[in-house]
Amino acid sequence: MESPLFLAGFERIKGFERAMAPEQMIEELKNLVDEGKVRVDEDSLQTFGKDWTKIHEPKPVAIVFPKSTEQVQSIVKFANKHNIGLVPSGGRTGLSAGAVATNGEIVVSFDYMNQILDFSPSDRTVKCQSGVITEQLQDYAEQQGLYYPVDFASAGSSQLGGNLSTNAGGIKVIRYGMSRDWVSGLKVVTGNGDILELNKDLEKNNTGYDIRHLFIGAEGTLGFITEATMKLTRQPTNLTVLVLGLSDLTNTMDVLQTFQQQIDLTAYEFFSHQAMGHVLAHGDVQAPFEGEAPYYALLEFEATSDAVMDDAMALFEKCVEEGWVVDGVISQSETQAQNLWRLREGISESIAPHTPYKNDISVVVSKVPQFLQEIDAVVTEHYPDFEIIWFGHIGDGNLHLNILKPADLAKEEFFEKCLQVNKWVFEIVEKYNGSVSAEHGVGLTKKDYLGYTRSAIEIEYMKGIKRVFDPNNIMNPGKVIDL
Ligand SMILES: O=C(O)CC[C@@H](O)C(=O)O
Ligand SMILES: [Zn+2]
Repeated sequence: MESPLFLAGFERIKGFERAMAPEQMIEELKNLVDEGKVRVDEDSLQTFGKDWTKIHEPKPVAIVFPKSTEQVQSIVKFANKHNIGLVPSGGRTGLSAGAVATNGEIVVSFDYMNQILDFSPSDRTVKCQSGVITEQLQDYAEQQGLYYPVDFASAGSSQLGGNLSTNAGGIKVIRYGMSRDWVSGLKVVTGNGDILELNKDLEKNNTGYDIRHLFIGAEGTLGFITEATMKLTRQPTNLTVLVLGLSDLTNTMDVLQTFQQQIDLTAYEFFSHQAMGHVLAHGDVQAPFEGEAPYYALLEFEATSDAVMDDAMALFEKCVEEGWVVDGVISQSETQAQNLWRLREGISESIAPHTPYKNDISVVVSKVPQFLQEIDAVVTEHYPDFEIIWFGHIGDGNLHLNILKPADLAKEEFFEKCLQVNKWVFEIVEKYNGSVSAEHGVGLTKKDYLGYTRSAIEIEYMKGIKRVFDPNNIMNPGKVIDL
């Protein structure tokens, strides 16, 4: 049980050794949860101590698996008593190192808090524990004849608590908004160990500060979300996907505007030819059409009638006539639609073996083409030997910029070079009044760059809020902001 790593973790906890021996503390922790729900074996520490970022070396001291809000509350009180940090862990699909434990913390995994607790057909809401997996919620909604629209490639493993803690967006934001927009109530345990029921699932409740929204996007730094009541909506009709080859990047916005004048899109995504190349090389997915284009746009809409389909065809032809679109394909069945989606949704996984350096930046939609060109010029100049992959939710002004590590370059040297260029990239983000993290959160990886998007005084207010909810800096310490 007492691996060297396990003991080393405790040494890093300021003042802890003086208070209690590690073994004794683990015994005390075990009393707070069900039998077998504290793990200290090396495999568990490595697995639950990190998310998808994989940049940092995990060094938690223990992993604890509560089953109820009350158990989470006892863990938080215990952490305050012993002055030990807690790191929340959901599906561990985060890309900003928001769920990594690098400093002798206890990881609180929500894997066993995965129950759907209640469903109200007339309110169209579903109450979930925060460890419910996104896809589990989507499937449940479908069984009720309804729809949970927040969706992303990691829906099969990401958990609701993590989605809410990063206000996850994904591929349907243009129509349905972010995770925040679907929350009618939250139960949380604050860093003080208080249980708060926020908004009582009400649609209308104008009674002052909406604390619910403070916890959404807070990455567990104010407290942990233990339950969430989520809204559902009607199921979409006949979702149809168009993939268009674009002659130039700036055309992405012309095409978007042309379609939006007549059709409510449920998605508007883009990816470069290089990005698609990785997906095609990685798995058995077909190219959308024979010809090549430097960029592609993926549009999705509800083909509710033949008239809508005719409109879409007419708009496509207009885009071709204007010279914006060089080729295109439209899905004729659900399976075809899913296959076209794979071209976009498979990108992140297909480039993962190349140890990508990730950026997730945004500006208002109208500024996208100019912004993208400026950033592209900077990264191309400074990374002449690196492969640059562009894709993202361009209809929301959100671009994913991935720089791939050349096989013969050491990881440390590669990241060092990427960090040098950050300054120029984020200066452009600042100039355009954009965001250094559009949907992946701040975690550890974007903390040093927060000042490019949030003013110094705003960050001071954020610290003030943190002090109110978590005065001992127990909850996901070191993430988003430092106290
Ligand atoms: O891997 C990335 O950079 C983005 C991942 C995800 O947000 C996506 O849009 O596919
Ligand atoms: Zn994304």
